[in-house]
Amino acid sequence: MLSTSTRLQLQKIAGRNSIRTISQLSYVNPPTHIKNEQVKPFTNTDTKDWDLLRASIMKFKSSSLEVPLVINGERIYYNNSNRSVFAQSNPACHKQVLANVTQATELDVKDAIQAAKEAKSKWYQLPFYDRAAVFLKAADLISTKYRYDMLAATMLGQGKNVYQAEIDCITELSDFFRFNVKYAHDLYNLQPVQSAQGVWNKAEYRPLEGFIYAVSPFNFTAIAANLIGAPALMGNTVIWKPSQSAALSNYLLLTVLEEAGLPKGVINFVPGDPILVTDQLLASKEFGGLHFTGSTQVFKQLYGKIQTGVVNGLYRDYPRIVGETGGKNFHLIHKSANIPNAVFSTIRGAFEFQGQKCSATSRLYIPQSKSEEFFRDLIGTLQQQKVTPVNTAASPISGGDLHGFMGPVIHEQSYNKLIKVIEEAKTDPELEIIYGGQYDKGEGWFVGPTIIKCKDPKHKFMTTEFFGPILSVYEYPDNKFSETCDLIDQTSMYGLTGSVFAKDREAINLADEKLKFSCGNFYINDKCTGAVVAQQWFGGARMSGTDDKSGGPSILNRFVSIRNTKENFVELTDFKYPSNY
Ligand SMILES: NC(=O)c1ccc[n+]([C@@H]2O[C@H](COP(=O)([O-])OP(=O)(O)OC[C@H]3O[C@@H](n4cnc5c(N)ncnc54)[C@H](O)[C@@H]3O)[C@@H](O)[C@H]2O)c1
Ligand SMILES: N[C@@H](CCC=O)C(=O)O
Repeated sequence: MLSTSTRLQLQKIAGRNSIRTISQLSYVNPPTHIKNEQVKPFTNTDTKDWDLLRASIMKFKSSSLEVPLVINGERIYYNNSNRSVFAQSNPACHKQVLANVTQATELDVKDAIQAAKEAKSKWYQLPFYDRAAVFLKAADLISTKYRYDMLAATMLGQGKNVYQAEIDCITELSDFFRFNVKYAHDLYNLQPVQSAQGVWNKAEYRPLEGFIYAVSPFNFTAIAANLIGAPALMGNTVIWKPSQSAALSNYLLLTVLEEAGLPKGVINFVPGDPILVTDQLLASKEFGGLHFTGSTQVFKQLYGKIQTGVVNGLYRDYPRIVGETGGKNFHLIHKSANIPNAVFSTIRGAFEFQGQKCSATSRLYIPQSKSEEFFRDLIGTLQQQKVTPVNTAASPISGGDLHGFMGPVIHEQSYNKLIKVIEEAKTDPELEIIYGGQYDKGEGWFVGPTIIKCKDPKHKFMTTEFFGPILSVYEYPDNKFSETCDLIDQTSMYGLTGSVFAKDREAINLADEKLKFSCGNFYINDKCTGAVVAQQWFGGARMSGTDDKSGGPSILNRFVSIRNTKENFVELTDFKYPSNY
């Protein structure tokens, strides 16, 4: 038994020497109870949950929050400075400003690069378990103390109903933080399986050199969390450009991470003009990798800029590029399908969160013999359930109807783009709007669920991502199921998600085989949205992204650079090989 003074002395030494601390902790395992966070159902009878949620919603609605830049832990506000400000408004009630978001200048971006550089070595030299603890604690804070605030910020700012907010900013977000810890631990434990006699081989998972640039989309708070969290957990420092339309929830997330112990400078928050911020960061020698989620068009631009930087010798390394982008996801209905299941799954897949998921169902293939029954049921359900909030004050958020199924689209640009699509469909003889087509911007950016039949299966409505509640449909001859699989595979440049609905196993197998490269997430008798961390690893190939699979183990590999060490215990006594004698 060590005396107290010896123990204190040893603790002091350990505190001074991080290498020693790492070695002392190398057998610590992450908690064994890591499992998916449960979705709170928010039924009518969950009155306490509703009361707490309403209180948080009222808090954010009653005054606009000042959202600063956060560089090296320091808050920087636009007031009394030359910085401009962006007003993030409530998409369900556009006159209501939720947050005044300070916009970064070129100088701020430079400061963020410096902050990320200075914070780096201390952060990656921390034992993994200390870095992991920050994210585990943040997950617990989000699923308990800040649950209602996170929900309210995501519902108000990003136009979600409570269920969509729950599966995003609570369950998926905390799942990302917790499962990444488990996956990182597993990765660090992956070591060379062979060491010859007298040799010890080791793999060391170093962070990348330089900083990671994380660019997040508006539509998932959880995605933003993973864009910053995955690289940071692996010892990288991050410069984060959030979407202007998600600044409120994203800033709240950063404050939770800080409360959980995130050191200064590890994640630097720089909202601002996307091109100004990006160009400045990509021009830096310190740029080590991109972690992006957003549209294919923007990702291609960034990819091009990085390639040019590489060719021009701008960077120290080949920067890692990890990007998840758009989709034109399909539901393929076979004549043997259970129609009610296909109908309800399609309503959810196409219209939940107003179709603003990269995974949303946006093209549907139905056998001619089943089309009438399918759409009679689907349209009947939409009408009966009053799924359309257009022209009513009963939007899920602004009018106080928090139980609604659909809400607004994110902003005016999106609204304008979608109504242009609807107007085009009204005049194109190749297209027929069989349901919906309404929109209203009186109070918020509301576009109703809309279904459009296409005569030509290669019409641009079958290939273009609209990112709204618009479903394009093609009726195929019943005896052309196999050809329809080929058609699906060849129609769009994307490869994100897709589903087949059938009871017939031969049909399922055929689709499974023929659609192997058409999507990165394939569903059988289920909607093509709603991947769950650690259960369905998420991401697509082709023009949908680099398919590094968020929510799975492989993505963490992209944020480390392995150093292999061979230590030799047997000293040489001669230079000649046996064959030289
Ligand atoms: N595959 C996935 O996992 C996934 C997940 C969510 C969203 N998405 C895709 O994201 C898109 C919707 O999100 P969005 O509207 O926020 O996308 P977006 O591409 O407009 O914006 C994404 C991010 O890029 C930034 N950005 C925009 N223009 C830029 C430019 N020229 N240079 C640098 N940065 C720029 C934005 O400010 C934002 O932070 C859809 O295409 C959707 O499919 C994909
Ligand atoms: N991972 C989510 C989609 C995120 C894209 O926006 C899903 O599977 O529905």
